[in-house]
Amino acid sequence: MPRTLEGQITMEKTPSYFVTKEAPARISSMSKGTKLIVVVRDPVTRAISDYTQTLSKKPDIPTFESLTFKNRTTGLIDTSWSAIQIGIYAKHLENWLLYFPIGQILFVSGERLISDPAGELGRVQDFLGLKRIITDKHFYFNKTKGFPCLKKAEGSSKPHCLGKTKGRTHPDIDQEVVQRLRDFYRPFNMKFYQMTGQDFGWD
Ligand SMILES: Nc1ncnc2c1ncn2[C@@H]1O[C@H](COP(=O)(O)OS(=O)(=O)O)[C@@H](OP(=O)(O)O)[C@H]1O
Repeated sequence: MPRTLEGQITMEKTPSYFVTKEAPARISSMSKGTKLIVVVRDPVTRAISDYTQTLSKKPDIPTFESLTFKNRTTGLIDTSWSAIQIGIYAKHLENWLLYFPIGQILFVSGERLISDPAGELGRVQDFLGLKRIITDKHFYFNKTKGFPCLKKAEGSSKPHCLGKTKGRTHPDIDQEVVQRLRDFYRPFNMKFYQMTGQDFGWD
């Protein structure tokens, strides 16, 4: 990590931190006061998004439906598949709470980041003790992309959307499998809402 001078904030992001067993102890021993931000979305959509990303790199992988189950007949879900495992947020959070108080972690809703990016970034700015510089006026909805984009990128006068790897079309998944996954995640989601004091509305 680079040195942080008075009045500066150093930020680092890696999607796998939240699910890495050793990460909380390591970050805590580096700096106990580190503020943590976690972006979470509906774990079922997250799993499909994860699969879509892998599929784009390896088009020959088995279907989402077949990877989901250890045994399709009994409906036993393969919780060792990382696409499924990562979405068990309550389990991962337990690991972080051994090292950090809940107030030191901000949970950003992936859904609201799309429906109300300025509102969600307002929460981020407040959490970091920053003035609310980024507001509604920085975003517009890009109909072609189907997502909010920045009116002006940093250091440019041109609009900027996230790249092609963000906001891919997901494959159609058997609705029975989706429902089975919804049932699977429900208790973990409830526990996560309880732990964070936030209802993410994933049901
Ligand atoms: N503004 C905007 N534009 C495009 N995409 C947006 C935006 N806001 C949130 N998202 C969602 O971000 C998802 C991709 O993020 P990743 O999971 O790949 O991020 S990371 O790898 O964890 O850093 C991506 O998931 P997919 O839709 O499955 O591609 C998007 O739904």
